Amino acid sequence: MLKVEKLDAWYDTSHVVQGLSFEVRTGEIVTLMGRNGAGKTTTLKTLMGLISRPGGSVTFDGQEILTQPAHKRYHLGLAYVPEDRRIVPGLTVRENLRLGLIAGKDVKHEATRIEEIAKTFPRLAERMDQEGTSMSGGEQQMLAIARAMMSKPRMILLDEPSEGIMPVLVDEMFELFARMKSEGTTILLVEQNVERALNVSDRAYILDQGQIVHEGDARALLADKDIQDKYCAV
Ligand SMILES: Nc1ncnc2c1ncn2[C@@H]1O[C@H](COP(=O)(O)OP(=O)(O)OP(=O)(O)O)[C@@H](O)[C@H]1O
Repeated sequence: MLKVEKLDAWYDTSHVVQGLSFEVRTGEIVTLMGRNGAGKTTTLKTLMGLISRPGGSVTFDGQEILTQPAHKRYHLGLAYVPEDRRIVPGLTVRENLRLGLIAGKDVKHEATRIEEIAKTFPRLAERMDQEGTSMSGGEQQMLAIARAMMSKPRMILLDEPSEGIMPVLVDEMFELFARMKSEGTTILLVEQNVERALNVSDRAYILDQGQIVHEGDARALLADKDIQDKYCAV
């Protein structure tokens, strides 16, 4: 579904993503792991068109997207939840959700889509008219994911969704990812919570200093504490 070949990204002269090649197949959950600063967030931003002048190739369902603007990538069925969530202050949960609809594509299905999302995210259903930013960090993260799901993306990129969230909501969140997968959404996950992430993933790639240093089946990686200690210990 997503094929990344020799991806490069820079901040000025700093070469932070160095020739990454990896793929995410339809229906999979794939985790990108690695220490702080390894280049995970930059990789996701590059996939979404938020880093200028990248190098290499990224195809989504066979179509080159690296040269496409960010909004075109959303139209093709990719969605992204950034680390900082970007819940809009002053807007209710429902109004924040509306922002996830793609203008001209699915706005006419708004009411139905909000109902469907409310079933998947019961915590939000109870809070539709509450201001989004007044919710707990975990609930805001749920809202950010729900908003990205409004346009029914075929694939979603999630950056550190469990960061700073209380454990009970982290449990809910990982259950949610398994459910999203069973309902047909492909997921590329960036997570520091290695054990949780590997438990829901099919495969994983480990990044170190902008390069992939290891890849494998999630179960095998879960059992490989040496690799986890070497590349993922904070
Ligand atoms: N806007 C920026 N300008 C310059 N350098 C940046 C910028 N953002 C990130 N970097 C640098 O790029 C490198 C990769 O950062 P990135 O955020 O992609 O790593 P990460 O693996 O996601 O880490 P973290 O888990 O801390 O978010 C780091 O050395 C970081 O300091």
